[in-house]
Amino acid sequence: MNETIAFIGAGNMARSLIGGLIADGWNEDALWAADPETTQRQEAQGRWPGMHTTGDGAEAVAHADVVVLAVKPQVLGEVCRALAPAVQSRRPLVVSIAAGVRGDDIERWLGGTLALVRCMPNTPALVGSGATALVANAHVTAEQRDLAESILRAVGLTAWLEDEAQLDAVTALSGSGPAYGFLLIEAMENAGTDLGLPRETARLLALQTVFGAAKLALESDEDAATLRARVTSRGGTTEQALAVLESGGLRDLMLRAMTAARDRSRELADQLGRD
Ligand SMILES: NC(=O)C1=CN([C@@H]2O[C@H](COP(=O)(O)OP(=O)(O)OC[C@H]3O[C@@H](n4cnc5c(N)ncnc54)[C@H](O)[C@@H]3O)[C@@H](O)[C@H]2O)C=CC1
Ligand SMILES: O=C(O)[C@@H]1CCC=N1
Repeated sequence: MNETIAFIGAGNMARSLIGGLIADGWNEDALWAADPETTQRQEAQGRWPGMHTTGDGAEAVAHADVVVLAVKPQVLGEVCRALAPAVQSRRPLVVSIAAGVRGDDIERWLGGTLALVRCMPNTPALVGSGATALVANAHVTAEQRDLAESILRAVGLTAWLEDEAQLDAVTALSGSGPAYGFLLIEAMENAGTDLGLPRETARLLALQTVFGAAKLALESDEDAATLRARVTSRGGTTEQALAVLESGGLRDLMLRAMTAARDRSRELADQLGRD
């Protein structure tokens, strides 16, 4: 018998989490998805016929031990205010996956103190290879921590943080990070094509190389710098390529990119918190 989880919003991230939970053996009957869009509900219901769907978030909350807030940050305030009576009467664990919305604001919109876990997943959750950082407020019990972790672990790796402010850096690293990986893949594919390879061959080689490097690093006891050194023969080809990347300032560029993402996450939280 599983705890009942209500997803508020049945979009991309909610569906990845639901897919992961079901693949992990979670009972479909213990899952609810609330979304005002009929097409989103139909998509979820078509994939998981045993799950409950509704257009009314309060109906889903009324059954829930855990409420997962999976709507866009810009509508979260309005969504929470509408759900406040149902949440205050049921008092479930609330898990927010929204980027750049502070826990204090979510509790305020939901009408007062609640057990709340904020987390930052990423889209590889869709294929069970997500990375999620979580942070719990002072009202979350040890059992509720385990429950929140089991939901996110169903779609990949999890890591707990002590300080909510660190979620802005996590958003810059692993939340937005899949896009950096995709950009690298695009750039390698395009360069390979410019150097004379057929596009499809360049695409597959770029994809498998980035995937293989991450898999090797994950499964190795050695750090990335050591693994990089092993590819880099003295006087060879990699040395030439890395010299171009280093002198072009790749490390500094990454720091600037992630600082910009971190700052935007803070700015969003400040803006949305005034709501
Ligand atoms: N896409 C990403 O890479 C990541 C997204 N997130 C967070 O996940 C959250 C959801 O993002 P996505 O799934 O990508 O968005 P999405 O747009 O695919 O899904 C949001 C869903 O919320 C529904 N919705 C709108 N108003 C609603 C209401 N009143 N009640 C219930 N549902 C309502 C929409 O119809 C839509 O189906 C966002 O807060 C985002 O910050 C977090 C990490 C990564
Ligand atoms: O770009 C964004 O704002 C969201 C948060 C992390 C990934 N996508």
